[in-house]
Amino acid sequence: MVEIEHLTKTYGTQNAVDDISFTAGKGEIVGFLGPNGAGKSTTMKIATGYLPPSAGTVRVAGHDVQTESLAVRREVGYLPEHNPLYLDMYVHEYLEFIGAVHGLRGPGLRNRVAELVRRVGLSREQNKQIGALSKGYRQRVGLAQALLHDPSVLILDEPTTGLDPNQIQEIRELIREVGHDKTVIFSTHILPEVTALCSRVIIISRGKLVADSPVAELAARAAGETVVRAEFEGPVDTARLAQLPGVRGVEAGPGGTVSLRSAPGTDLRGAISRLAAQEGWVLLGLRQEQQSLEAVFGELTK
Ligand SMILES: Nc1ncnc2c1ncn2[C@@H]1O[C@H](COP(=O)(O)OP(=O)(O)OP(=O)(O)O)[C@@H](O)[C@H]1O
Repeated sequence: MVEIEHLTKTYGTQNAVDDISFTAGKGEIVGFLGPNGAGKSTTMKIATGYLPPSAGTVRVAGHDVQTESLAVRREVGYLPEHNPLYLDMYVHEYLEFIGAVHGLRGPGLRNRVAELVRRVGLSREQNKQIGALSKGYRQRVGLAQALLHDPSVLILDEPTTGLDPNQIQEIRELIREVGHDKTVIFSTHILPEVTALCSRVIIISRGKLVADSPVAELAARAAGETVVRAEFEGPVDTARLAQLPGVRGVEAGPGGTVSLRSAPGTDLRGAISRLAAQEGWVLLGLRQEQQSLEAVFGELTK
């Protein structure tokens, strides 16, 4: 569990993080979104104990990041945005070194490293030097390192940036898997990634929290309106469509296309097809459009 209360971080006169509060519980995968410079990395560095806050508190598994930093480091696995790996170390050697730092020894250490190497998909690369690995494989080493001591909280700063589409899928799968029994907070600029992985999304903009909501709810809430695009064989009487219950607006497009707007959560498709049958209009297609998370994000971070 991660509990952030009134967190503020000031660099000089700039509030990089400005009075942010949120809680993430066990089994939750929380997507942390925000434009460049919003304060995501700063929040994550504070939550992992790498930076002190200017004001406010952060507790990880009940431990305060400032007064109980050793306990926090036991509970948290962290993949920084620019993962500082030792390039001249071998994958195995590096992970054993990290495991030893966490107090693992002997067969326990060797078994744990072998297990992580397998889980993150590094089996074929494990005897290479880190400097010889591609970006995707280095990222996997970073993830293995973050997971090695079996932390209850995982904080990942843009874990899929720079990876190819296959690698992105694999890393997402791994995050989903570990997310069952841990608290995972990860930052990303890829909005579909949030929809694919997260139960919840937190959006910050210029250091302030602008949304904390279930992903589906956010898209619905900010959508404001539901849009149905109907295509008829030829132009139809839009005034008849405008009289349907719940319709807020009707716009005729080229040919027989018409857009109908209604309140969020309403579905006009049944009523449209019944009216078409009644009026003898040939209905070629009906498509309900969800307001995209991109549009919501743009709206909230303007
Ligand atoms: N060490 C520092 N000294 C001064 N200002 C800093 C420092 N680190 C970050 N900042 C500033 O704090 C703000 C928040 O930065 P942060 O890296 O947390 O944003 P971010 O949301 O992670 O951005 P990105 O998506 O680009 O990684 C930015 O304006 C940044 O320039």
